Amino acid sequence: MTTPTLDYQSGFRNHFASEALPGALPQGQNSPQRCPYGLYAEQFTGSAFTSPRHQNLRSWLYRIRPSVAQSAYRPLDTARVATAPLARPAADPNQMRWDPMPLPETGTDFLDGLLSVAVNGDAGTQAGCGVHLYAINRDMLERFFYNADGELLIVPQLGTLRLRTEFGELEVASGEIAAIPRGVKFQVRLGDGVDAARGYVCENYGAPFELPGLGPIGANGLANPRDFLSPVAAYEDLAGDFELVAKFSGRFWSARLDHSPLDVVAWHGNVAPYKYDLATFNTINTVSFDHPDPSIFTVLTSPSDTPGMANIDFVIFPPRWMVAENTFRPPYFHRNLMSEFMGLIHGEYDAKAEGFLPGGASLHNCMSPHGPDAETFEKASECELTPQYQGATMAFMFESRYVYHPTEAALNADFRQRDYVDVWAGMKSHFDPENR
Ligand SMILES: O=C(O)Cc1cc(O)ccc1O
Ligand SMILES: [Fe+2]
Repeated sequence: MTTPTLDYQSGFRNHFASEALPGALPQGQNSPQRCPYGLYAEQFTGSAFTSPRHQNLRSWLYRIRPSVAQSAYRPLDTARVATAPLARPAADPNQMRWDPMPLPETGTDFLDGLLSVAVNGDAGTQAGCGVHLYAINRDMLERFFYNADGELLIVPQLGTLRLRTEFGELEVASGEIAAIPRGVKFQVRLGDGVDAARGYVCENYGAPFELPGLGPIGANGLANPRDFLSPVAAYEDLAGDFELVAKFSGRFWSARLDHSPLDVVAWHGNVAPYKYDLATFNTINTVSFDHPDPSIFTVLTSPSDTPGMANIDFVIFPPRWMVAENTFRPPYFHRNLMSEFMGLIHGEYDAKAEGFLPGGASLHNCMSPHGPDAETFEKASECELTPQYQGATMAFMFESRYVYHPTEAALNADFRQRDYVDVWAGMKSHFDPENR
């Protein structure tokens, strides 16, 4: 059976309103004495009540049962998923790279298939993030999940996901991203005809992602607000034995429910899951010379308390024309105050001739030198500078002011490339004081 195409509401953080039954949303107020259809009203906040208006996030959910209708929470095993700060912090200045995480051979759903690669900051003080990989081949069926430690930015690399959330459903293909606000209950299923899926998750402990300011770019460009899509209300009135897994303060917890938690018949407000197709990014780059800093490709930013120093920037390296004259066109050699975790969704990345694969990852921590590999440097220093279309590519970066601590699982993974630094082993001296 194929599932019907989904409807969405467009706009970044709009004040949306959606009802799956006509008249289910109370008019003119949030909390009437009795809600239409005998629903319960429940407020869901994405910010403090007193956050400034432009950062204030809240939605009202009208549901069959309030969320308190569940059992007590019991702790669950959390072996594969880590939270900052780690018990034995292991920040490491070595440049690191990983091959794609292998797909599972036994039945593995989204929660079982998560593996933490690196974490930074401190979830308890709402700073930093956890970076996880997932590789899955099974739907979540009788279980649901929410994350009290952070917002989840999901970056599928392989296989479409169907995210069934309290706010409605989203279908997210490779090349798209989805954000699930902190605390939203959801379930991950594989898209129609998909046997296995793989991707990346940024668990953002800090301020929710927002669109970056555009400054002199003007009123349009980069990720345009109308390309962000939120679901329409959709509910199920299902009795049964269900599990709700919560990630709270670095641990997983489990509660039981006798009904599906996806029982929201109507909702309105400005905090909701959304998805975004990276192909709609309006890419801006140089048309004269030199290689602009990658901040020009920022899709979303989670600000920290220091202006300009992001908790996390989500940056992409999308298909684009390369036209810079008299310029070394690939990413330059650099040492960055910010720490860089990168992944590749498809194609090739222009700083690396080989070895950085779709589904793979790299980590270049604060001030650790990196840049093009030796082969890329040699080629890009010699090639003819005609306009070139860099078509087949989509890399991304979670760039953070906080140093990433790789997890033991990531350090010891079979799929870690232990010889990564050798990509720079062949850097020759071209220095010749006699020849300018
Ligand atoms: O290191 C990287 O590959 C990411 C990156 C890309 C770029 O074009 C400039 C700076 C930078 O950190
Ligand atoms: Fe970099």
